[in-house]
Amino acid sequence: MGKGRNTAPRDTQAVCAERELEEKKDAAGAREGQRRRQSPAERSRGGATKSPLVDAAKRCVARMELWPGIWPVLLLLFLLLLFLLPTLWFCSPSAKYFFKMAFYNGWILFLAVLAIPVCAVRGRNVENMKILRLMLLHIKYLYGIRVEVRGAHHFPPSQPYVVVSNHQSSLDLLGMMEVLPGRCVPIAKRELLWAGSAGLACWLAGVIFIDRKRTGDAISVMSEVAQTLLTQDVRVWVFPEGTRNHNGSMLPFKRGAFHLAVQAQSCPPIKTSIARRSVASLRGDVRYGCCPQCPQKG
Ligand SMILES: CCCCCCCC/C=C\CCCCCCCC(=O)SCCNC(=O)CCNC(=O)[C@H](O)C(C)(C)COP(=O)(O)OP(=O)(O)OC[C@H]1O[C@@H](n2cnc3c(N)ncnc32)[C@H](O)[C@@H]1OP(=O)(O)O
Ligand SMILES: CCCCCCCC/C=C\CCCCCCCC(=O)OC[C@@H](O)COP(=O)(O)O
Repeated sequence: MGKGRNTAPRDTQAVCAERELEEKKDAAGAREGQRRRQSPAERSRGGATKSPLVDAAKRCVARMELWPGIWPVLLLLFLLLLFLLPTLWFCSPSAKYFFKMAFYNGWILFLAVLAIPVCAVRGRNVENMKILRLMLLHIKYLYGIRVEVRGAHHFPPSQPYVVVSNHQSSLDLLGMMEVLPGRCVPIAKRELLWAGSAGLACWLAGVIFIDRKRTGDAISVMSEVAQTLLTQDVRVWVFPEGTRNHNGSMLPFKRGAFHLAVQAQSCPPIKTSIARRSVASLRGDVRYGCCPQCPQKG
């Protein structure tokens, strides 16, 4: 009995204590919930902590609320470009030219990406040049360039020969592709090999790369080419000025093309092909004159 009497108040005490504990827990939970619902800024305003590091972090978070996020900024930049590009296109001829050239290079890089797997089937092979040629022929229509070719019949149908041509701009590629004979590969500066997909496409098509700064190396490459010319029935296209020359005149010719013709002289005469008008303006007509072969042999 006494035992029973003693336990009753103790149980009541325990229940009371438990309730008190629960109430405290609920109040703490409510406070935490409220704190979570507050924004970081409110929180940072609210309770200044003792740690300066935590305070600095809080200030940082508060400041970030002013940053509108990446997408509005990107949208703003896009709208700015949308306004700026047409303005530059119509107001500045040099900007217009720059955009056209940028598209030209970008388009070639893109086409090269498409060409690479097709060319890769054959590996490095001069026949791949046909594929590149076909894929590049439409570019003149994009720019409204009309190409007029004269004297194409001067290219012999089968024998190996060296074609020499002046070089005014990277757009000469378009003219070259108009008249490029079968199994004909250009000689290009080595740097072109590193022009991304275009470099790889050129390599697959058998373009011959020379290092213009190392004359000795370039000469030995050209000597190998002379052998290939004879043994594998190929023609070579050389820009003997060795670089682009925009100002209409001709630079002194480098000698490699002529040594090449002499070294392979059992068959090749030199063909001369001069683009009469620059395509550098990216509009208008382009005349491509193919002259009869030079009579001299080395
Ligand atoms: C579906 C889409 C796919 C898209 C992909 C894109 C498609 C694209 C397709 C296709 C693209 C094709 C790429 C387009 C266009 C590229 C154009 C360029 O990159 S133009 C730059 C490179 N071209 C040259 O440089 C000309 C060749 N250069 C020469 O022949 C030079 O002569 C060279 C480099 C060999 C040496 O040049 P030196 O600057 O040192 O000057 P020197 O006076 O010519 O020669 C020095 C001495 O060496 C002798 N020498 C030269 N060559 C010799 C030789 N073969 N044998 C023996 N001696 C030689 C010369 O006789 C001279 O000696 P003594 O002064 O006469 O005693
Ligand atoms: C991931 C790498 C990206 C690299 C981007 C490179 C951009 C170039 C893009 C496309 C290449 C277009 C191929 C054009 C072929 C015409 C080559 C040409 O005409 O080269 C100039 C050369 O004859 C004389 O060079 P210099 O006048 O001495 O200078």
